[in-house]
Amino acid sequence: MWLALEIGNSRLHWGLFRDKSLDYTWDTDHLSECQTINDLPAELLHFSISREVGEKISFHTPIFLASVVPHQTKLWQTHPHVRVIALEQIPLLNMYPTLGIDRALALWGAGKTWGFPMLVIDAGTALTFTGADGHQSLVGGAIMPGIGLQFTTLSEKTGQLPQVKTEIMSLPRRFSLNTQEAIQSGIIYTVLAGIKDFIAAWWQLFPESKIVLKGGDAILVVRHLRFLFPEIAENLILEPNLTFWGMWEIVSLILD
Ligand SMILES: Nc1ncnc2c1ncn2[C@@H]1O[C@H](COP(=O)(O)OP(=O)(O)O)[C@@H](O)[C@H]1O
Ligand SMILES: CC(C)(COP(=O)(O)O)[C@@H](O)C(=O)NCCC(=O)O
Ligand SMILES: [K+]
Repeated sequence: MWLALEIGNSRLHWGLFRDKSLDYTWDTDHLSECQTINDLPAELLHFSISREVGEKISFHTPIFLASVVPHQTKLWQTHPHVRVIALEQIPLLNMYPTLGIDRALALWGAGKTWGFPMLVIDAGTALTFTGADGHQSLVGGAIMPGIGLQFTTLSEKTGQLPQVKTEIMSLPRRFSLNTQEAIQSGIIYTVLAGIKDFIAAWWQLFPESKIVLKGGDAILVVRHLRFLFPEIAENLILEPNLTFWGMWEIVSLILD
């Protein structure tokens, strides 16, 4: 039994693996600077998971860590049973040294599960596209501010724009007559158009490629894509646990 911990820029993503199966997943907040690893096992690990699962996890349960937040990595590295997964451990070809480990793992997990070529779209804190060709070689990708970040920066960096709800259940009017809806319109329609354009460009290069979507805003993105571009949406695979599948591929080699 081992724990997968993916540290993203918004939160911690946990997965509990037993044998080959991912038994449970849950999210928690980042560790605050004043917390030490000794405060940890009880409160943090068991936060938002059932008592039954919590009881299976102990301080000695190995934690495999993939982080894109260096100061969080530092805090977790003081834990005696944490092992950090590094880019060099991922067999993907043509990676560049500063590639995010989350992007590499998600792409590797997706390719191993559904085959290469593969494009992964991660609608997380940042919204990223990461693709590999049929030789399991990184073609490259793109990074833009994620949906939540776009809403937040707009309100934080302007004098009178409000913080608007990110969860847009139904699509706003594209041409809006109020501020809140105008912000929602601007962000959601350009994000969806951007995603559509990146997918079209990828399919030009790799017409047979599968595309997998993950991240905190993935469900929202797919819901709206279904409405606006159904022919694209029906060809997307939604897999929130993609990074964990990538970690499983790497960790099972280590544990064997
Ligand atoms: N319960 C939640 N907590 C935080 N963010 C959430 C939640 N539900 C949806 N989101 C959305 O998910 C985004 C973060 O995606 P996520 O994949 O969790 O981030 P990361 O892996 O970068 O930490 C936020 O910007 C927000 O728009
Ligand atoms: C692009 C990211 C910020 C995405 O992080 P996330 O939204 O998942 O928290 C992260 O993968 C990262 O820091 N990457 C390093 C730069 C790169 O991948 O080229
Ligand atoms: K991520």
